[in-house]
Amino acid sequence: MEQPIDIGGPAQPLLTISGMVKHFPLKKTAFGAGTVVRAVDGVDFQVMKGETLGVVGESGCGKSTTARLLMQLLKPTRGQMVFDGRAIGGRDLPLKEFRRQVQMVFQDSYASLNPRLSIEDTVAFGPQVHGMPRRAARSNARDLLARVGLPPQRLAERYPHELSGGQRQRVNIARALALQPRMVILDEAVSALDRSVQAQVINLLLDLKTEFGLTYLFISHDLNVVRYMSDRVMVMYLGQVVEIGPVDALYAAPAHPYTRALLSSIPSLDPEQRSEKAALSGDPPNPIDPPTGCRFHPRCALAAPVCARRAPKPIAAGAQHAASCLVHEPDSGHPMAQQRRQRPAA
Ligand SMILES: Nc1ncnc2c1ncn2[C@@H]1O[C@H](COP(=O)(O)OP(=O)(O)OP(=O)(O)O)[C@@H](O)[C@H]1O
Repeated sequence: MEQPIDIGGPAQPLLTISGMVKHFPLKKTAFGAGTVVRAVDGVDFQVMKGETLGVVGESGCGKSTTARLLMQLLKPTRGQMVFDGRAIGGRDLPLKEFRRQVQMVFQDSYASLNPRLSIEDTVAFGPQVHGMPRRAARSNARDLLARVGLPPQRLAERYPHELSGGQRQRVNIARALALQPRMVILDEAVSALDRSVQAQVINLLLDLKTEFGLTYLFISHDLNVVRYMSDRVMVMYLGQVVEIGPVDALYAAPAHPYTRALLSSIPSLDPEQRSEKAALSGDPPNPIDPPTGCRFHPRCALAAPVCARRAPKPIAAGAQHAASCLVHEPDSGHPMAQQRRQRPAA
């Protein structure tokens, strides 16, 4: 599913993920010994330099596990990751250096901060660990706090509990930027904020991206926010990527039935559109025992018997756009799939 993207020049991958799998072993379950949760189950994608790649999917589809794997906070069961042409974790790109270049902002702004550190010390901490003298790190922290809209003369000495949720998330953003990263993973980073604060933080993130030449992986369950933020969007279902493509193409003409159902769940102000919605029914199946064939088939309006037997492959659905659905796979045996023209017998 690796797709190039036109972002105003020849697109180059910053991060390449291949065959990524994360199975969490479970101790005791009704499924018996050796049971695993297939949180991420064979994921391939690239994040291009300078883009925002949005990641969407229902709760439990593996978005956060993917983010934690990328950050090397979890050890993959299988799979490779290459950052800017270098394998991560070896001599090529030591983990400490990778961790400087890729930062993460989480949803819970409070839990992410040390309650005993002032916000100035919070932002200064990372650069000090990486060798910056204390005075320089504090001065850098004050500049960054000002840049994210937190006046340092008033707020630098405050502690996390003295700030609002929006202010705390600005601290987390300043802290992420303090190490001059090339990429920031934003895992539901604006989801807990009130709408008006959310809009301000989103616009701040967009400005910072341009100013610092950042690449974002933007995970959110809010499809409107993802549309506003992203250049491309990746749709996950039960630990797999089912569709990836440029944001406008994917929202205008989703190629996977799951993406269509997901997008149709966006609340509309138009009552006529509301009545036409084909809502997504039921919950995703258990990732301990995912359905055979196409994992979406039990909930899919287009499911045919073959969908329970055959796992779909990614198929081009347009420029830089691909979806894994047997409807698009010639000769898949799905009644809606095109058949390849038979060669005339000699
Ligand atoms: N440490 C763990 N041990 C066992 N199962 C786990 C663990 N972490 C995550 N999971 C399971 O892996 C699956 C994917 O979880 P993940 O948090 O990645 O999904 P998500 O798409 O980020 O969901 P949400 O939007 O709710 O955060 C879920 O079924 C989850 O319960």
